[in-house]
Amino acid sequence: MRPPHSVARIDGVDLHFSRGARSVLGGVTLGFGTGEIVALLGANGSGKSTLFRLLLGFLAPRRGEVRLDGAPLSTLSQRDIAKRIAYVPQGHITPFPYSVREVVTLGRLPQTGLVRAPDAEDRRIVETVVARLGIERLIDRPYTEISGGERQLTLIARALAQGARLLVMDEPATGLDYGYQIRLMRHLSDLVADGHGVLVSTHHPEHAMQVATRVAILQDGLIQADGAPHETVTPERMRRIYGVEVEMFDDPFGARRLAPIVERRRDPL
Ligand SMILES: Nc1ncnc2c1ncn2[C@@H]1O[C@H](COP(=O)(O)OP(=O)(O)OP(=O)(O)O)[C@@H](O)[C@H]1O
Repeated sequence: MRPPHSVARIDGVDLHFSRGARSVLGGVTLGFGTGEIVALLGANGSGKSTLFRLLLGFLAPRRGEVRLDGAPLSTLSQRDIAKRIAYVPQGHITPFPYSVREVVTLGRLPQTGLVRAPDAEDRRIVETVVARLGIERLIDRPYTEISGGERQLTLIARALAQGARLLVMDEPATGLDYGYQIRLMRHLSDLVADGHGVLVSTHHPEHAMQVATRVAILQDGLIQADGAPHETVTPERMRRIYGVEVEMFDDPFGARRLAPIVERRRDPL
């Protein structure tokens, strides 16, 4: 039986970091739930990570509200939050040579607490998620000695081990080679197919077009658009956010794509 639908939502949230400073977010509303991949696009510094930190309860809004499955985040303990929503940080590295197994087992903390040691069921869950992401061969390797792509998959495995249905991923494709980027998109689709919900920030509108069920665009402290990828990602918006000209086209399989227009310099004759 499928677990119930789970939803995270921020409503009319304002946030600034210090008194008198400009608002990073000014009246932002955005939600996501199980069964969807929402891609969050926005230029560097537009507030994507800040929005994630609000959703995870690491920051409190000055105005507005954040709710998880209908309950205000302020009424939930960090442990209750972690059982429902898991975070995959951007380019995480630790100086300690924990094994991949140990890093993934840390994901069980919200379930085990600090007192109980991981038991056979925890170990089974860790091995299952590691196998699911295809990194079994790395399980006893030090996390500090695996590649960036392998670390990213380890962090996704850690988030899955947490048992949360909602996953927030901060630019997971950063630094990944082409193969890992494609495999990552497949993993995201598989996760949603089995009842997870994913909110993922990305600097690749192409990825958002390929994998997302919805795309939200953050600019000037507001969600400027939120809807189906082919309606949200438009040449006009790409110009406004990134200052780049793009062309939209339908590929032979009927999917909408975009490509940047790169002017080639002519070699002198
Ligand atoms: N702890 C902080 N104190 C003060 N300002 C901060 C803090 N964290 C972030 N900011 C500022 O808030 C703004 C939004 O930052 P944030 O990291 O959320 O952007 P982002 O969209 O995730 O950027 P990127 O795409 O570069 O990762 C930036 O101007 C940043 O300098």
